[in-house]
Amino acid sequence: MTLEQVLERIPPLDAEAMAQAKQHWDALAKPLHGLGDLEDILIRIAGICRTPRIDLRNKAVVVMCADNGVVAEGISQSGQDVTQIITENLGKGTSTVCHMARAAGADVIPVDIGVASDIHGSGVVHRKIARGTHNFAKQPAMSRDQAVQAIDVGIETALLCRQHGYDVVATGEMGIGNTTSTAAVTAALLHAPVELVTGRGSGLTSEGLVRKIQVVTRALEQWQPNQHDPIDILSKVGGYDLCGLTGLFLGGALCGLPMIIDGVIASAAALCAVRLCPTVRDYLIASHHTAEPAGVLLEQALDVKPIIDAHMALGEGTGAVLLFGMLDAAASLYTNGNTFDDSNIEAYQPLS
Ligand SMILES: Cc1cc2ncn([C@H]3O[C@H](COP(=O)(O)O)[C@@H](O)[C@H]3O)c2cc1C
Ligand SMILES: O=C(O)c1cccnc1
Repeated sequence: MTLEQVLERIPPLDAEAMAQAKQHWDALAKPLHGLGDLEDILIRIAGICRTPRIDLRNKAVVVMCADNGVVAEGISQSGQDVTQIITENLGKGTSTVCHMARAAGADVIPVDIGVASDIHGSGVVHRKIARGTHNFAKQPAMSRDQAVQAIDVGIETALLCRQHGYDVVATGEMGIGNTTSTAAVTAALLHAPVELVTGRGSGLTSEGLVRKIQVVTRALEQWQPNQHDPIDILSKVGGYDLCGLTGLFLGGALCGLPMIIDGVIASAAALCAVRLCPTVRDYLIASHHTAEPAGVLLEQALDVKPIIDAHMALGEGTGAVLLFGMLDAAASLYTNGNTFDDSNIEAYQPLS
């Protein structure tokens, strides 16, 4: 299936399944809408999965791993070797998100979609498009064709997750320098001032932050990405991880697999997906507020409401994995809770 065909085939949410889920929440013996946003998320999951029977037992976090040539400009505290190490640790089950995923009962699926070096060991899915992006301070990050290939990898990964029986997927990434590509993509998509959307990433000095803002500003001036063409933006100043995540959101919507947005990088990718196909907006489930400054603008543009506010700025899908625990608790009540009828309590009457 071509990308155009995917975009055409993404259906609206199933309104009937959502109405039934809402009716079921309201029949449970608890205050109406007592679980607030969690009730709404489960209603949307019913709409995405096209059934009011909600099952979230099989969970995964897909981590798109890729390098960013722009690291040569000194925009991160770390070097590209860290991308390789953490990607291999994701495969071994020892990186940060692996511990959190284990606690949440979720599998970790790292995908090498563009790490600069060879990835050794087992446990990593090999879908490398290139050995990192070009340094977009000197030339566009990748070709348009490569951007589309990387989006396709994301779409295929979502479909494979569905085939393997996963019920819900968290979207993670790993790639030193990717908060710089994310700042550039966000500034281009939203036509926002670069200073407003550029942060310290994984811990940049004040001097480094000034450099990061300059690098992004100059790249946008030089390559003039088309604000209305997310693929043009991704290919000029994006990264393979951002493209892969964009594809994950599209693929999840296509096959009815709920995708949880993690932090700032996944949020920028989610906005690329929505710009490619506005229907995807209704499929998005946000997890947490990121401490990166672009997060607030992206939340507004996506019109999503992250429910965890813990000043996190980690990546790897950690915030999205945290939401799994909350969803499990809500789904347990939804599936097993007593109704007003079971409890012999008179149900609330709608207020007139
Ligand atoms: C050891 C380490 C583990 C990480 N795990 C996720 N990130 C996070 O930080 C990186 C982005 O930050 P920047 O743009 O400043 O390089 C990404 O890899 C992101 O996933 C990490 C960063 C480091 C250093
Ligand atoms: O918000 C994020 O996703 C984030 C922030 C800093 C570093 N890595 C990821």
